[in-house]
Amino acid sequence: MRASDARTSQKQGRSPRTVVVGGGIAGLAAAHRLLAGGAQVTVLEASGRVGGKLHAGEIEGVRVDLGAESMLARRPEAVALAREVGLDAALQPPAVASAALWNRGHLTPMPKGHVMGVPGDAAVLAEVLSAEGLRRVEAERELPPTEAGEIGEDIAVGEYVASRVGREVVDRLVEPLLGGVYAGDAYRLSLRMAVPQLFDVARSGGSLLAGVRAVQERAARNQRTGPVFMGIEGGIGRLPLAVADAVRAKGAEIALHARVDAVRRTPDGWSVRTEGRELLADAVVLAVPAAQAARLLAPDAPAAAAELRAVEYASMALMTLAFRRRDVDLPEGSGFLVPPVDGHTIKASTFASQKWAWIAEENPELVVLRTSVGRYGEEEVLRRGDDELVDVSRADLRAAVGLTAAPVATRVTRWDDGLPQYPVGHHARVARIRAHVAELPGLAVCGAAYDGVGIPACVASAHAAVDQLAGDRTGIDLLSANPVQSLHGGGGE
Ligand SMILES: CC1=C(CCC(=O)O)c2cc3nc(cc4[nH]c(cc5[nH]c(cc1n2)c(C)c5CCC(=O)O)c(CCC(=O)O)c4C)C(CCC(=O)O)=C3C
Repeated sequence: MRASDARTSQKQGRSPRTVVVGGGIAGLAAAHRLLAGGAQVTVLEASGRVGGKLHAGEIEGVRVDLGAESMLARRPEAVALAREVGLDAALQPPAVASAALWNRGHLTPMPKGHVMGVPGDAAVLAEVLSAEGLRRVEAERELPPTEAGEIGEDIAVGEYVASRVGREVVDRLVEPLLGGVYAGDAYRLSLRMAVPQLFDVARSGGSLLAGVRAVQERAARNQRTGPVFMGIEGGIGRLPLAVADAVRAKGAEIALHARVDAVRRTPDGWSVRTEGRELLADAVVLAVPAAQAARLLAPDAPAAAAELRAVEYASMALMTLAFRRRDVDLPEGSGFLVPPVDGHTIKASTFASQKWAWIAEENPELVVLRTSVGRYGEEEVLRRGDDELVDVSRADLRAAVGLTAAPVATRVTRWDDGLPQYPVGHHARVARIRAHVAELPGLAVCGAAYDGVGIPACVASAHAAVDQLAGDRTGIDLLSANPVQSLHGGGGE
């Protein structure tokens, strides 16, 4: 917020007034932090519920998540927020730590000892790669170092990893892992944003395998043990509800069905208009997807709006299926990922009632699974109707794990434009957006479009946005230097 706005507020004997646009986890986390700083806060949410991509639901009387169902615990922000809003006792790590890969017609255990699919040692991938693919990984030792010029300011994950250890590693490991995280395409995705640990290795010019081993040794030295992921009994969807309760208890207003039509500068602050209401504020936090932020910023920050319009999103659909326990016999583990090269439709399946003890306990007679479809650029599958998506999920489950029983209940949840894409150069685009936004005092942006698509990243970007309004850029500088996953040891621990 501008100093003069703060003075105006103080002169009038009131605390600064901030409007948060967007009631997803980023907007709610921003509101929570604003209140801790003494601001008056109104959150405007266009839809009829808070939570955005976190959505608590139910199937056959059992609570389940219809959106994100897990959060990274290696970054502090999300778990810390859950504790602050009273969910400490409900935090629960996954009951199983192993997952599988549906590879060439078989489920094989997900290898241990990789960073986003890239191994420290070829032997780790013995079960997954062909003999030729393995030889290609081993041959990395003899390759000359990657030139700094090839990496530049950023490079696609697939391009760099394939150049060092071969396409098979990309197609069979990196792609399915990133397909889960970003619904993206490894050959477009930014190495710098999506796997920053490997970007540092790439820039150092040395061996990728040796670099992965160094990342792993660093993680071991820092004793990063404890669960990589954490869930919440009753669902991750409880997190936004609990934050919303905490925010309301501190006096903030959360308005639902309040679609914002315009955000405009005024001589001493901001005007935020919804249908039938105008709010005057000292500061505004935009915690909405890029397209909505672009629409609202077009009049007063056209350059930021143009950059935001260029941020693309992938859509996905999530099928939740409930079966009678006596009808199913699943392999152990939390689920499996699917490499797109094998031509199957689903990209992953999560065995929810094996992964989360709380789901099994809610109804021990029921087995709940979920499958997902939809990858960037392959979205025609999403034009199919709900019944058809359930059918393709069942066909793939039958082929992968021999599941032939009919489900007793199904739910299809569509996440249209659900996942922002981080192509090569996204980092620089976010820096430009932030620079344009910073020219307008009392304005900040946060959410999944900027610093990482996971829950901790959304919370971190919200905190950084609030700090920026208070004149403290530390959070934003930290996020620009270390996209959120870089502080996490990477996958495969
Ligand atoms: C947004 C996001 C992050 C980023 C979080 C952040 O940066 O904050 C992330 C991280 C990761 N996800 C990982 C692994 C898996 N992801 C899966 C499945 C899925 N992830 C999804 C999203 C994300 N995933 C989605 C939309 C699915 C599809 C199905 C579903 O929604 O149900 C599955 C299959 C099913 C299962 O076993 O559950 C596995 C094994 C590992 C590596 C772990 C290791 O190697 O140890 C890491 C770091």
